[in-house]
Amino acid sequence: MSIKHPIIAVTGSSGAGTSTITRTFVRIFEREGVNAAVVEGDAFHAFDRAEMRRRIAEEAARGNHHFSHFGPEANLVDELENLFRSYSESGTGRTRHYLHDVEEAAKYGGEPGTFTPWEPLPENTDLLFYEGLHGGLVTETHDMARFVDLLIGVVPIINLEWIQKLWRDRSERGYSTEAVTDTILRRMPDYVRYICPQFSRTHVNFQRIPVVDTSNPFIARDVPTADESLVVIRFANPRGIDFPYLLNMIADSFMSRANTLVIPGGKMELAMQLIFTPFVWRLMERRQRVMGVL
Ligand SMILES: Nc1ncnc2c1ncn2[C@@H]1O[C@H](COP(=O)(O)OP(=O)(O)O)[C@@H](O)[C@H]1O
Ligand SMILES: O=C(COP(=O)(O)O)[C@H](O)[C@H](O)COP(=O)(O)O
Repeated sequence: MSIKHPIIAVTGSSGAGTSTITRTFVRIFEREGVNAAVVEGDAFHAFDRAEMRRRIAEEAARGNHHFSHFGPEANLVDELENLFRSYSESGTGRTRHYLHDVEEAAKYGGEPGTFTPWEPLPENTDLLFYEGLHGGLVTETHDMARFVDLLIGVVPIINLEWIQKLWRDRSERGYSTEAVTDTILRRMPDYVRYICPQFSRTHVNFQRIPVVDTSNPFIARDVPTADESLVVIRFANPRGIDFPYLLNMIADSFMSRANTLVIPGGKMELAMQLIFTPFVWRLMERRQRVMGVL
């Protein structure tokens, strides 16, 4: 953690909605004049698409049918930890982009399934914002969570997460239902071992739950909309959270536990603005104070 160079990380499975949440944070940063260095976790995949497919085949030939992007073996975890450490110490680091599709390839230059070159983070940023699979990863040899000032989990219930991944990977990445299903099955051990434990370390979890039937996610024709869902917002430490204010500002919201707010799905962006804008203010005030600006 760092007063001068804070880190906000949004962590979640592939298809959970971390990119969607990022767009809300970008709007908060723009409105509050925060100069954020935004890092995509996919930049720290260890292999490009072709090599990853070779590795998956090699591992399967050796009897390991669960080699996946969720595990540390398929990611540059040292590099990611070095980024978090370097940024928290000096506001510096480097990142790149993983080009998932032709749209991203056209935006950054390069071929789908490959990486752009490593580039230094912009200078003089106010904070680092990470979105990806491993913002709160802790293993025997690595600990990302200790560098993060605000760790947010994006954790739709699993049937909804699978529907979101199936829909996104089919419509935006050109994969078949069978290919996405194979990925969901292959990554399951790593999901349990490396993704889920992060949500016990987060400061806040957002869990979208559909109020329509998602019993068989593999035949779902569309993603349940925001208005077809509720969001369970769990605060690890409810101290200092102004629940009466949030309940008053968010129509039809209620408390299910002393640290858990439930809101209509369509109010998720408003809830994030109300919850995180004051937090960003506090981060920036602390940073400006320690830099002698305030
Ligand atoms: N809160 C939400 N409400 C409705 N659809 C969502 C929500 N969050 C994510 N989705 C949908 O789920 C899919 C995956 O979301 P995305 O943000 O790309 O996931 P990730 O970046 O975690 O892989 C996208 O098609 C997106 O439109
Ligand atoms: O999905 C993710 C990461 O989660 P997110 O969904 O948040 O990007 C991987 O980057 C792709 O699976 C890469 O694999 P592929 O090269 O097969 O697309």
